[in-house]
Amino acid sequence: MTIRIGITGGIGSGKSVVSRLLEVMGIPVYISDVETKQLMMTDTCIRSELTSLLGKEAYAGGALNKPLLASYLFGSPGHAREINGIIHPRVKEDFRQWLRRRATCSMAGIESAILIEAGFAGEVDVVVMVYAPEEIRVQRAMKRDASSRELIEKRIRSQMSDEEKRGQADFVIVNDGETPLIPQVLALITFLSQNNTYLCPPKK
Ligand SMILES: CC(C)(COP(=O)(O)OP(=O)(O)OC[C@H]1O[C@@H](n2cnc3c(N)ncnc32)[C@H](O)[C@@H]1O)[C@@H](O)C(=O)NCCC(=O)NCCS
Ligand SMILES: Nc1ncnc2c1ncn2[C@@H]1O[C@H](COP(=O)(O)OP(=O)(O)OP(=O)(O)O)[C@@H](O)[C@H]1O
Repeated sequence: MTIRIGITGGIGSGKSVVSRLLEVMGIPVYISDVETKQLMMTDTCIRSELTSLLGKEAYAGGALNKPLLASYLFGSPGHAREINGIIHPRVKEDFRQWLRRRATCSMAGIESAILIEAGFAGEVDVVVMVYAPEEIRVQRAMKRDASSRELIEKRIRSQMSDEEKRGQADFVIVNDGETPLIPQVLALITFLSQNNTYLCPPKK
């Protein structure tokens, strides 16, 4: 049975870095941001519902209109609920299919900043939170995306707080730029391997 690892953490916390480390160790990871963007292009139901909500401009020029979607989504909690309600059920189904295709893997991961908010905690065996102090996250995201502080902070406010995430996480990986990352990831994988029987309920 595959151990399903949920990797979450706020914007700029270092989820992608942790996911890459897992992949290097041979553990496949479903990168929600990437897969979701793909689904928003290929899934006809998502396309038609987004078009009904945002108008034809949602797919201006044949591509997803990311600025329009982002300004609507991060504009208010109600808007976020509408968009998430269109997209997340389909992502959940896609993740389940992806997982079935990896049934021979002993472990597989899913990375999402909003893993818990989007209702994916029930899809995984363990939730791993990647943590970094907010100011470090803002600085990293501004540098990576050449984005403004205001925009990053708006996105942060649309996500669950670190305190809440921590309360729901089974493990916390600290990525504050000082605590070494690789030993923490190795310790996690070693622990999960050794506790495989604890994580997978015994077959009757
Ligand atoms: C709004 C979009 C177009 C912005 O695209 P862009 O390339 O500029 O940013 P990117 O996708 O890399 O997202 C950056 C970060 O924003 C945050 N974020 C994205 N979607 C959401 C959301 N629905 N709620 C809260 N935070 C979100 C995450 O921290 C994410 O890592 C894009 O994020 C999107 O389509 N979001 C809706 C789909 C979704 O919920 N994706 C999250 C994975 S399930
Ligand atoms: N320990 C670190 N030291 C220096 N830079 C780091 C560290 N961890 C991550 N970064 C850098 O910070 C930026 C954000 O990291 P990453 O993309 O992994 O975050 P994320 O949690 O996936 O963010 P998002 O939710 O926005 O996708 C990247 O440019 C990454 O290279």
